[in-house]
Amino acid sequence: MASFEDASEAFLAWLRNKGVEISPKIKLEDLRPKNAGRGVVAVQHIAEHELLFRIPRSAILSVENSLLSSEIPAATLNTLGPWLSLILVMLYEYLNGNASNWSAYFGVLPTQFDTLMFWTEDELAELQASSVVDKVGKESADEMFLEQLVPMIQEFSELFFAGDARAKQKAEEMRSPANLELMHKMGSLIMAYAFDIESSAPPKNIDEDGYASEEEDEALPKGMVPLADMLNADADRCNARLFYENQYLEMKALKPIKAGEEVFNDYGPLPRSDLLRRHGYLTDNYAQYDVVEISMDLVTDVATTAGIWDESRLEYLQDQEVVDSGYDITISEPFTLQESLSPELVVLVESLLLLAEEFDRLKRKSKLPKPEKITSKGAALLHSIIKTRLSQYATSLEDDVQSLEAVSAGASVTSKERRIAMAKAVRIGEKKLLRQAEEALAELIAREGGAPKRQREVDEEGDVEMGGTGKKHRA
Ligand SMILES: C[S@@+](CC[C@H](N)C(=O)[O-])C[C@H]1O[C@@H](n2cnc3c(N)ncnc32)[C@H](O)[C@@H]1O
Repeated sequence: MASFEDASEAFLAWLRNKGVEISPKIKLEDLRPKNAGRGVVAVQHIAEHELLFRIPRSAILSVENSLLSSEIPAATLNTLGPWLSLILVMLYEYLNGNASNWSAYFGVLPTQFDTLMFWTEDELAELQASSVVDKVGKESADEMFLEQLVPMIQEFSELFFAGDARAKQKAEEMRSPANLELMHKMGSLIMAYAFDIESSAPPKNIDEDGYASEEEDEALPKGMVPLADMLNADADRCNARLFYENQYLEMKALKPIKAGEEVFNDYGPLPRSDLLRRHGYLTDNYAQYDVVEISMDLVTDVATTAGIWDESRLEYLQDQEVVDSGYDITISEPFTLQESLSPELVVLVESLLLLAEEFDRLKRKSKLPKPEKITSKGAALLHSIIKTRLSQYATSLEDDVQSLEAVSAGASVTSKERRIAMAKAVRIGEKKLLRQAEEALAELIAREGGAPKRQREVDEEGDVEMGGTGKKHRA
């Protein structure tokens, strides 16, 4: 196997060969000492809007560009959807080894991952009650591979393993655990590296602001864009972006970048739990996007214990799109319940607490309690939900904070120790949010709980008025 440096050199030579233009002001850097693989760094000052590199569309590893798509009818490949069809094509190209057009590119793509898909059971257990554990989806991905991908490989085995006398047998062997693992690796590469490739033809449905419709955006094919995917990210430190031109994709600076600074892309406002799930790393800069999820099951349990669970109310709330599988608590600075609690969670809890005639009156008018003000009974129920949620974690916030070692791994830190430290940082973030919500609710109860107040005021339209602090709904 080529050394790290040799693989980088071969990749850069391959890029030049493919017609990729690269500014002399940047270089591909070995960032392994920072546990960040390869990255792109400025070697000279770069001005805002300056071109960093230009990639011909033909260099993208995509379904469209793969030889496989000239052999298998597009309509057949499309039945797999953007995700699975790209996995199929990547498997094909990867298994083709040196014969693939993208072999030098595969030489710099990782084969080992720290994403949650590849964590052991005991490493995942370090995330304790974080809801991210349920989102890993290994079994459902295995099922898709076995039920959709392998049958397609079998159907086209003579093309997939062209020229191999054992083609049929090899296609059958794709069911093996080792090959399923390979499919997961391709899937993980797509999750962490691929771009949604905007077409060179303008989208058909453009709104007044010049954006494609959401449906059109969702249907965008995925593609692996060499070099563009060598950019790391660190939350709001993004300083470059990929622009989609007719023949080329262009990476441009969004702001001036000083010599020595890293060029960062934007992976989106991911909470650290999702950053870990999708990318297998985390930095403190992502803490601002942390969330903790309150599952609907937990709300159901606590409301049932409190004797206020009511299925018929749930039906109405479902129609009103209040019911979800879970509700997020997000960061706010300074922390306020209005900013941080999911408005739907507040509406759900307040609806369950309404007197029957109040609920019926709202229902007749197709209205809901307003989420802006939490009643003292609502606060008590929410407090109980939050306390129960906190108790789902095996250790306390204080224990975790005490034992947290630095997440950024030094040379002596093993991969396992690093994973455990990252898991701890995620669960600390979630527990802090729960603790803040718990304290704010306790304060609210103490403030409003004493005097026997009107439970709620009813406005002139008969709508339930629960205050009016101008609560913002999260996007
Ligand atoms: C699009 S690739 C970027 C190139 C990657 N560093 C490489 O060597 O192939 C995304 C992956 O890079 C790593 N990464 C990105 N940003 C990082 C950062 N700020 N710190 C550590 N690793 C990072 C994560 O493993 C992530 O899944």
